[in-house]
Amino acid sequence: MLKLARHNWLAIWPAGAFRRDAVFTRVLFRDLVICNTPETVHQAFVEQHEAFQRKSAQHRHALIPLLGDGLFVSDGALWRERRRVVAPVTHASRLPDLAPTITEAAADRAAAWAALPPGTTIDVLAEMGRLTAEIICRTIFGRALGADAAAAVVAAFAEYQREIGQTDIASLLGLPDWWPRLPNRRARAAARRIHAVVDGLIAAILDGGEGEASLIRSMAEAKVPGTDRPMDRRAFRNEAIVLFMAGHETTANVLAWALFILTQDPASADRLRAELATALGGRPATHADLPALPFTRAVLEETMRLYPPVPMLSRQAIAPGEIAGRPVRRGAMVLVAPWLLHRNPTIWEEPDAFVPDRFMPGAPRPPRHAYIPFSTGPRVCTGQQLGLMEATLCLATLWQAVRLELVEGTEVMPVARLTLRPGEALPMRVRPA
Ligand code: HEM
Repeated sequence: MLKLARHNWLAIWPAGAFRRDAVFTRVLFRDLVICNTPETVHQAFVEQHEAFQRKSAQHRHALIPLLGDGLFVSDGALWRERRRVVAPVTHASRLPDLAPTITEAAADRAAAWAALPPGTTIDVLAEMGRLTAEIICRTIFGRALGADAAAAVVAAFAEYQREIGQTDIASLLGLPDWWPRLPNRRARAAARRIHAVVDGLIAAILDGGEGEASLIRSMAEAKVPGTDRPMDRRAFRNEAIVLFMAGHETTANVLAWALFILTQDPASADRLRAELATALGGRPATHADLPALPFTRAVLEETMRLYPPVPMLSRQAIAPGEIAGRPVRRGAMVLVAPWLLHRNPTIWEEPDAFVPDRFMPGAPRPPRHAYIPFSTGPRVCTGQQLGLMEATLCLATLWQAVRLELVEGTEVMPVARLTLRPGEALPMRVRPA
């Protein structure tokens, strides 16, 4: 079971798990609680945030060599402090300034696809990875960031992800955090490469005087709460890497899954094409177009229901608590799996069907805490609005440029590492629009 979970933990759930409200079990020497209803999610992530705010030992051990004390893996006072500096830089009010980078990158990719000889095969998963990496790099470090620097960061990230294990057996055995884990030399080397590139980029921005807008500049203008000084350089690096990690593969996976689903659902594909023809008439989508793209957005929201980019949210109880009337001991692992919750048949009608109409304006919104692709509670994704905008502008721009066909015989299987991917590649043939 652990071996299977390490390879792809999506494969371990029996069909009945999707309708359970909460599961209490023990894996090796650790208590495990899975919350699978809006009520239990609310109890774990909102009501008892203080007790269950710490990321699981697995996540921390996998990510700390890369993120240091970045807010994604920190908790308590430090997490609160960092969150107050980082969250505002991607606030909804900043989206109009951040959108042109996205429009530009999506339009370039769309033009490159349209120029391919008809019938060329592309790997849509890799293409979306490159596109969103380029976008997040330019958003964090400024629009003029060179392609080489972006490519170096992306390659080192991919290597880091490959090297870190999914299941940290030492933590499941209940060993304390200070217990030495087997060092993964290659992962640490990849982390050092990322640190070197990012340190260089930050120094160039912060020591370079006046420059263009970027998330780094916005963070530099903010003061550490309760002081009149900005964060130190190491904190900038850690938070820049958090933003890159959190904001890149998630959005890439939503786009790849959406393009895959659209190739399998001609009615939704045509309906999307019709919306885009009316709203955009072939030009790239901009921030001002968003209100005219409700179906594009609904396609993405429904895609994230079926294939939540972060399929499992895991926490470690730092104090005792209670879920569904049962006690949760200190040290227990508390899990919320959008992969299960979003297909729970007691919440969703036809849970496995792709029905974007669920998310069209006027449709009743899902019950609170039933649909949580961006998590929920105080640790909710800070980039939710940016991620949704990015995915919408990219999908709208790319879908108009070409027609895509999944290469015959391709078997698409969801695989979960830190994020949920459609396998290792998504080969599609490009045809004229
Ligand atoms: C469709 C795209 C995205 C999805 C589905 C997504 C989803 C999530 C989820 C589920 C979490 C919580 C993880 C956990 O608790 O274990 C999270 C956290 C976070 N996300 Fe996103 N995200 C997306 C895009 C972005 C973008 C574009 C940014 C910023 C550039 C971003 C920044 C963050 C940060 C900083 C956190 C950590 C928040 C904290 O711990 O306080 N995300 N995201």
